[in-house]
Amino acid sequence: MTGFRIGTRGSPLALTQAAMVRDALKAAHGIEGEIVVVRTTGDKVQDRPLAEIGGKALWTKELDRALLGGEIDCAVHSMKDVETVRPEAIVIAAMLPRADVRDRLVGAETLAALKPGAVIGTASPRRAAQVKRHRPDVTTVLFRGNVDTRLAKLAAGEADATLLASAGLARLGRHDVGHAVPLQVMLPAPAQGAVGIEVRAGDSRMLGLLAAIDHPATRACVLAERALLAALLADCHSPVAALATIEGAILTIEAELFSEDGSAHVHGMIEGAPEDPMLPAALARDLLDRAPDAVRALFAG
Ligand SMILES: NCc1[nH]cc(CCC(=O)O)c1CC(=O)O
Repeated sequence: MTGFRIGTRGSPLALTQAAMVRDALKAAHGIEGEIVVVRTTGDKVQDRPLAEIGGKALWTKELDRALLGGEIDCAVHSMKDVETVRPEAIVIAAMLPRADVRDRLVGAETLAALKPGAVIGTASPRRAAQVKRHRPDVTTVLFRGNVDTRLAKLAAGEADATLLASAGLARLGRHDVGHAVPLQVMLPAPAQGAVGIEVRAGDSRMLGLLAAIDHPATRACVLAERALLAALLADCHSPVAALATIEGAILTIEAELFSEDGSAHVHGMIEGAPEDPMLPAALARDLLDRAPDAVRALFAG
């Protein structure tokens, strides 16, 4: 059988994730895919908050084009960076088993241990709001770039601490960097820790190959978190945290929305059947109904 091309961004984390997909496909089918690097808008602009660059699809647009143009046969993404609304001609064919979903604090053992008035480097409105909720005295500075760039900025003293996804650190072999923040203190971003693989909607060969490496529980949870985001009309720049889990035949979604400075927030939880498409929308409605004004203003238009 002929091979296939696996499209990915060129960051060390993206390349590692693409290699995980290539290895899983080789183990399942004995076919070795070729990794093709595609440079995305998000990779080119490093000095501004992503929310300011405007336009969406910062990490996906060029990979979408390469996929639809037949230059690649699948595209590997951190699901956290994939918009909730995707082109009709592209489908998520598989997700790898989810990694540790927590954030890790680098530069202090706990949020409580940060020195008074500490400066946190982050580009994430969610992380900024969550930290300020627990520590109203801290301020944030913009930290962008890949994991190594952010760690270098921290080492150079541009901030006292930073937060990074445990999943990304672990995949880069840096399990020991920082300290995991408990889920009770910080819920993760929707889809954090999940790697997804997209293909052309009509490509039955790639759909078949990828079905063999899909992790259904991860897919159900991540799709529920994405549906919640969509129902909130939110995106990865919105201060929203969400985590779905499956136990037995019950899917539980927990979520929290914040005001920009974290001083206002609303928390909610819902459980039901994993395949119930109304579950995320029902949680979104409940959260928006109960949200303080400073939170509601940031969501649902
Ligand atoms: N927004 C960047 C991004 N996208 C995915 C990950 C980490 C891996 C993951 O969550 O799957 C990261 C870095 C981070 O947040 O520390």
